[in-house]
Amino acid sequence: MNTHDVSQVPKYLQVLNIQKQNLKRAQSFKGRRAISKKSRDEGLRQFMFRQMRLRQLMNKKEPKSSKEIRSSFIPSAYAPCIASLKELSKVMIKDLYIETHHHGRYLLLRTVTPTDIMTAIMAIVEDEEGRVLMLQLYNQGQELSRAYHLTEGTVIVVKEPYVKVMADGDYGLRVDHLSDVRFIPEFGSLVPLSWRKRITEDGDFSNSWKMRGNDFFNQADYHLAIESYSKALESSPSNEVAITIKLNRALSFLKTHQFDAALLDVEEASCGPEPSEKALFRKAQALYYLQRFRESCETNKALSEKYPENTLARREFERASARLAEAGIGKYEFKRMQLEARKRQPPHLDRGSFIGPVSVRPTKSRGRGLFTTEAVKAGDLLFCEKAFAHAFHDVKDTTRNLTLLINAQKDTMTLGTQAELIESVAQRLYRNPSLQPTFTDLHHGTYKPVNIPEIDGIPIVDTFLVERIIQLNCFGCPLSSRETHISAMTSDATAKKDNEQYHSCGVWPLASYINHSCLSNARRSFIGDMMVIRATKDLAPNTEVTFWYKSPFNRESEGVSVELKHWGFRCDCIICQNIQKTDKTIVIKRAETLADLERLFKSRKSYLPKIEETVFGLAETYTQPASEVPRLAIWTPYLNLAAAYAASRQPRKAVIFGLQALESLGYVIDGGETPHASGRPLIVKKWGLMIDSVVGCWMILSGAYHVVAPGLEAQAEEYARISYRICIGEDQTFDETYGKLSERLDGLLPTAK
Ligand SMILES: C[S@@+](CC[C@H](N)C(=O)[O-])C[C@H]1O[C@@H](n2cnc3c(N)ncnc32)[C@H](O)[C@@H]1O
Repeated sequence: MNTHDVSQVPKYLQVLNIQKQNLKRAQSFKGRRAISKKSRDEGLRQFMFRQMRLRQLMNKKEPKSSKEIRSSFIPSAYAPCIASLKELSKVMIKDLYIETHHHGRYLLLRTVTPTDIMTAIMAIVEDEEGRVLMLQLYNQGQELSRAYHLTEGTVIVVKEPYVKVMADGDYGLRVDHLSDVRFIPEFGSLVPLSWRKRITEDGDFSNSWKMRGNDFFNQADYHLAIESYSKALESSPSNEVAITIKLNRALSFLKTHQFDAALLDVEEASCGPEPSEKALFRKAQALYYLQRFRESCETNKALSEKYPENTLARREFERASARLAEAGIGKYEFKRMQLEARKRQPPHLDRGSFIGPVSVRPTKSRGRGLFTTEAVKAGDLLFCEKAFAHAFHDVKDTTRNLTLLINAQKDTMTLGTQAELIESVAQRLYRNPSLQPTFTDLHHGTYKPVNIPEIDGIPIVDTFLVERIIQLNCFGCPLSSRETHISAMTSDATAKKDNEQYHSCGVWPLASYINHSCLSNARRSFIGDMMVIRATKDLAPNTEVTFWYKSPFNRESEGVSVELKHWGFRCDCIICQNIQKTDKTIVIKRAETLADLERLFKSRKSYLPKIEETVFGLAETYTQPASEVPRLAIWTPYLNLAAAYAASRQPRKAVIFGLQALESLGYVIDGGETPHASGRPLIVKKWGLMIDSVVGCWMILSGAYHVVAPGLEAQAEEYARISYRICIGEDQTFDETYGKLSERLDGLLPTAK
């Protein structure tokens, strides 16, 4: 939804076709032995040369062209290894076959080069016989090459290895699932003697491992610190020492965002009658980052009561209480959030999710959907959700590459940050398995995932399930909807962008249960990584909430309904049904009239009554009432007429066409016509479709009423405010954005702020 789909763009189609040819060629090698075409020395030399070149380029710090694009290919899905390492037998590089998953086998390897970061983390590895291959680790996190895991000499186990033909025609190991690779610390029992560096062990094993852990921690080498503390715990320390080690390990887990494991350690360390200050503090932190704000609050409260001098605990208590309030009643400081979104890089806001009067339930024919649990009014907040994961692309930052994510099996390509999002979700689930159900429950079509949560105490995350869920549930998003609105409304371009495609994207699990309808009754907006969903109409209890996966605008003049093949269904709403039924001659007439109108509006000499007449001609191509089937193609001409009459100081005409414009979107409005009988209120009896320019339309009406029916000015502005709240997510910035500062009469904004 709103991601940058380039599946039909010719220059990218070329890349897709080359990839398909490569895949076909690779298949012709299937089953041959994976003996590298290069000698060990040649392979190493080339790798190091490439590294040197990259370093030189980086040192030059030349700004990259914003058009620089990396490609990332999604291979055919394969399941993560679900066998225990004990059940696998060792295989050597010389016994591997190309394009083959070596089930029941594992490789023991050691890196012989530093790492290289492309779309994967790469290094050359050798086995115990000294044969080498390129290793490509996907979704492992860029930090991997910096952390202890993958420095030169790191020992690695690859479970059920898969050898593929790489882009340069040589062979390499590709690992997609995080749990298919294990990093073995130098002191691990799997490390062969010949690879082992000498370890001096003191008499008191647990204490010396603990000390080593502390040293690693102080060097910010948290993964090795965790390994050392775990070794210390294996060496049967006393109860007291075990508690200290667990607390230290918990802190290392917190540093590496493994909040589940941190929580487990502190809970075990604080099971006695008197949990320590450190234990309580770390527990509150772990709970906070797992978004368990109530428990975090309670723990912080207990901590503050017991240790009143701990000011940090008090601050943390206040922070968790603020999240709890947001989550409980949906009270947000939206204005501040807008500011934070602009300042933070990436715009990740520290806020809690609020779930309002909605719940997930089965639908008759669309799988699960989201329903209202009570009556709501247009503009009401249904929920405000913090992203489960969010990948941000700063349009102003020309040094960061975009990634072209290519799925040759499904013939789809997106440009942006989806590859980053897949990695970020896989990492989050791997580090915090308690979050898995929230994500894996999302719609994943026909994909059949493995259902084993962990093996050998290590969580299993199926990367291809993550990829599939992201394909079907990910939302492209701007930095903020306010920013998009301002840029749309300050541009004089009359056609507002309603099918915007964004390079940033994210996953919002609750929003993912909302099904599509062109006759939507809810709208999503963004403030940084928070998604705000508001009702666009008054809704009765138990109404299914729907929004647009793709905007239906510009469809009826083309005679085709909205294209939703990517999600595997066709929309059967009344707008789409009507498009299907519309005669071809009418479609052609509409398209021609719209082209005429565009010309007339552009021409400075155009006479407004002539435009009016042409618009009426367009209106005649519709047969059903707009209150039943919105007339999407006529919205912009009516709105432009209203704006043109407002600008030429003909307020009565501006009112007529402003109201017609809204009615074309399905609104039923009472009391808006002029001359206006004093005291009669302006009432929206039925809300229609909501798009950004509806706010401007109400502002045109408000300005026009100021002259011809002053009693309605404030009421029209109130409807503008509600519409703004729906499109932007909040109305705390309405006055700043529109306010009385605007001297324009045509509904556009004077300046971008
Ligand atoms: C993001 S999920 C929405 C939630 C989904 N219904 C579920 O059960 O989890 C998208 C999928 O929902 C279904 N869907 C959404 N809107 C639909 C519609 N208007 N008609 C039929 N199926 C729809 C399609 O299967 C689509 O791939």
